[in-house]
Amino acid sequence: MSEQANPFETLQSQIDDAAAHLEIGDDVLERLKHPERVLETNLTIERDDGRLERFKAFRSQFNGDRGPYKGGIRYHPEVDRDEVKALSGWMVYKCAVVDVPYGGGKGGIVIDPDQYSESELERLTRAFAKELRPLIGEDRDIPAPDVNTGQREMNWIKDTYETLENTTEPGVITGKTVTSGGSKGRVEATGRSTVIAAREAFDYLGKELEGATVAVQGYGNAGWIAAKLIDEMGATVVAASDSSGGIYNPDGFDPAAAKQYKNETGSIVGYEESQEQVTNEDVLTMDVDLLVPAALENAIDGELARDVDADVISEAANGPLTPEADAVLEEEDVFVVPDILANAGGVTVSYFEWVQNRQRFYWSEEKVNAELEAHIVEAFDSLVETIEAHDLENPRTAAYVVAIQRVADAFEEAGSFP
Ligand SMILES: NC(=O)C1=CN([C@@H]2O[C@H](COP(=O)(O)OP(=O)(O)OC[C@H]3O[C@@H](n4cnc5c(N)ncnc54)[C@H](OP(=O)(O)O)[C@@H]3O)[C@@H](O)[C@H]2O)C=CC1
Ligand SMILES: O=C(O)CCC(=O)C(=O)O
Repeated sequence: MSEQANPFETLQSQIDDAAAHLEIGDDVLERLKHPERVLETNLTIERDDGRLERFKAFRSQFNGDRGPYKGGIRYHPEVDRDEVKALSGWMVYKCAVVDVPYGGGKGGIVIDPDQYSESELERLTRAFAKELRPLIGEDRDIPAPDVNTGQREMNWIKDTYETLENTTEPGVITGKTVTSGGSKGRVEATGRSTVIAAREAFDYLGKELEGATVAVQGYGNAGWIAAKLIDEMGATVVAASDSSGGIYNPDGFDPAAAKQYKNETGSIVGYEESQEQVTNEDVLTMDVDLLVPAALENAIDGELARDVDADVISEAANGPLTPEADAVLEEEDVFVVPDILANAGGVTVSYFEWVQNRQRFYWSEEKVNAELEAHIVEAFDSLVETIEAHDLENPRTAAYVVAIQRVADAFEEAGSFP
């Protein structure tokens, strides 16, 4: 495998590719390619055995021209400054492409959470919330879940913030449990938009989703829900993987039963309905109609892209393709629904959660899903219009053309402040 791409450079090259089709001055473009600010902090907590341990943490606020900064918090050993900057920039353009009134932010802690107890993770999350307190707020910056964080961490952050501020402000964070002010449908939202986007792409290409074969890389929140929902739409999930490896069954398997197996054993590897144990690389290069990368950045580089054998890719993960991989797949006519559209269901339902929190008026799951469907279909239609209007080959470039124009317009309409 070639050297890992730097995700921040990937983001900047994606912006440059799209800007070539727009009339935006280089000065404005400079603004759109760099974060407004990045917090780097050190959190020290007491371990269960009484020792102290320090953890590095970040929050990048990339751009607030369209609204408060918005984006998840990741716990992973490979979190670093450039990754967080890239992820926060992708949030800006994601929110713009689905037209939710937010800018973009992202945070992370450098940690392998599997090595820590629940009470250690609670102390660490509360320490991070305390550091974030001056920066966040329902009109300032609204965190949410990402890799290795979920409802539990969001509830801790909400409680810490509200306690320190002596207020109730559930809209300071999204992705909470429903009892703590979360929205119905938020847990499923990222996987749901990934499959809605895939369905729209199949429709656009004149391909049948019913009976189509699917491979899913990553079996966490985004990946397993995408697998479950695409199976419910009549496609056949033949392969899936997590960080321990992959499984394959040419006749398909039940995604929910595989998830149950993973819950019980820690991995999908070994799941009895699978006929073969395969590697992650095998999953990414399998001969399937649809590939859903749902793990981390740089899953497919230029070299591996030459072996990709899917007709459509719907990116549940952020940044799963390097720019070289993107170019190879474009050459090979693989239709890639870009992350900023495919996985935008997460932030879209986070927006619905925030609206519900502010109104103190809660929606049914049917309403959430119907509104989500409408946002993703409309975003996909704009993507297709832009592909056709600018005669573009690459759907990612089209998504950025839509998004960058929206952010640049908001910046320019605001005028200048002395
Ligand atoms: N959660 C959300 O709402 C959103 C998430 N995303 C993006 O989706 C992606 C996945 O996030 P999410 O599902 O929330 O995270 P989770 O932590 O729930 O799941 C991540 C999954 O990726 C797997 N994984 C990690 N490394 C590898 C690897 N090298 N090969 C194969 N699988 C691997 C993990 O394996 P294991 O289970 O073994 O740890 C896990 O199954 C990320 O890119 C995230 O930014 C995008 C929008 C919203
Ligand atoms: O729900 C949100 O606000 C953001 C989710 C997220 O981090 C992402 O879309 O990458």
